[in-house]
Amino acid sequence: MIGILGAGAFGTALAVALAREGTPVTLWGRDPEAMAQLATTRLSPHLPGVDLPCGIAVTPDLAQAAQHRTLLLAVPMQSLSDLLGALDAPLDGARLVACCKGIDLATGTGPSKVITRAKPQALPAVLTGPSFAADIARGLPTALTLACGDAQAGHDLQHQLSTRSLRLYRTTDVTGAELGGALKNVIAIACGACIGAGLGDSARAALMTRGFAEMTRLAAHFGARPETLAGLSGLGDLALTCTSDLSRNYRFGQALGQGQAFDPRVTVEGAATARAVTRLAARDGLSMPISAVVAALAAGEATVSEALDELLSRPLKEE
Ligand SMILES: NC(=O)C1=CN([C@@H]2O[C@H](COP(=O)(O)OP(=O)(O)OC[C@H]3O[C@@H](n4cnc5c(N)ncnc54)[C@H](OP(=O)(O)O)[C@@H]3O)[C@@H](O)[C@H]2O)C=CC1
Ligand SMILES: O=C(CO)COP(=O)(O)O
Repeated sequence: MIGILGAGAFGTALAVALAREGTPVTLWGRDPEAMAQLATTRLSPHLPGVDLPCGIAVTPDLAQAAQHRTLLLAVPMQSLSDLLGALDAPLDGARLVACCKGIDLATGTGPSKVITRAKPQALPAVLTGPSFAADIARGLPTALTLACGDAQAGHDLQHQLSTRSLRLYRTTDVTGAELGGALKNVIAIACGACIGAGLGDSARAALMTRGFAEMTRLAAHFGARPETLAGLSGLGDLALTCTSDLSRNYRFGQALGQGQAFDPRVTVEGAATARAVTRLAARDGLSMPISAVVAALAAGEATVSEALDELLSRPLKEE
C-alpha cells in the first residue's frame, strides 16, 4: 500500500497510474469538502475525463494516510516543509518520496534535505523527470528517475512504483536528480518568455543550451554527477518543459513575454526556485545569468526587453 499526500494534478495522476495496476493507494488532500466530493464523484478537477480507479481510498485525514511505509509527497516545493510539520508521527524508517520540483526558499535546499531536516529517521527519495500529470493519468508511456541515496531502498521503490506505462530508472545521485528537476522550470520560464515575446526558436534553443550549462554548473557545485543532469531528470525534463504549452512554467513565461496577467493560483515552481538559485549563486560566487533574469522577470523587477539586454550585453567568452 502507498500513501500519496497531496491531491493536486500530480498526486492524483500517480494514484491513478498505481491503482490502475492493482496497487492500493490512500490519497490525501487537505480540503475535506474537496475530498468528500472526490470520493463521491471519483472525478478530479485536476484531471478532466479521468475516472479514479476503485483502488484509491480518498481521505482528508493526514494521520490515516501517513500510516503507510511508502509515502509520495506531491505538494508544491514551498509547501513541503509545512506538510511535513503537520505530520505528528516521526515516520521512523518510512520511505518519503518527494514528487515536487524546486528549491525551498527558506533553507536554500532541495526536497530531500527538507525531508531529512523534518523527519531525520525517515528515508528520503525523489521521483522526478519528464511527465505531465495528464499523460500519466491517461496511461501514456512515461519514463522518470527515482533517486535514493540508499541503493537497496531505491531498487525496492523503483519496483514498487513502476507500472507498464510508467517506467522508472534509478540513481543514487539525489542531488543531481532534484537539482535537474528544480532548475529546468526556471529555464522553461525563460523559454516561454522568449517565445511569448516573439524572439524566435533560435533564441529558445540558445536559452535551452546555455540554461543546461547553468543547471550542470550549479549541480556540479553541489556534488551532482554530470550524467544525472544529462538524463531524464535534467535534459529530459528540460526538453519537455521548454517546448510544451502543457507546462505551467512555460505558459507563465509566455504570459510574461506577452505582457499578460497569469492566474496566481496556478502552481509555477520556477519563480520561487529562480529566487532561491540567485541567492545561492550570490553566496557561492556562481555565474547563473539566465536564472538571475528569470528571478527579476518573475518578481516584476525587469521587463523582457531589459532581461534580453542583460543577457546579450554579457562579455563574449568561450563556450
Ligand atoms: N502537474 C504535473 O504535470 C507535474 C507536477 N510535478 C510537481 O508536483 C508538485 C505538485 O504539483 P501539482 O500536483 O501539479 O500542483 P497542483 O497545483 O495541481 O496541486 C498542488 C496540491 O498541493 C496542495 N497543497 C498546497 N499547499 C499545501 C500544503 N501546505 N499542505 C497540503 N497540501 C498543500 C494543494 O491543495 P489545495 O488544492 O487545497 O490548494 C493541491 O492539491 C510540483 O512540485 C510540481 O512541479 C511533477 C511532475 C509533473
Ligand atoms: O514537471 C513537469 C513536467 O515534467 C510539469 O511542468 P509544469 O510544472 O511546468 O507544468
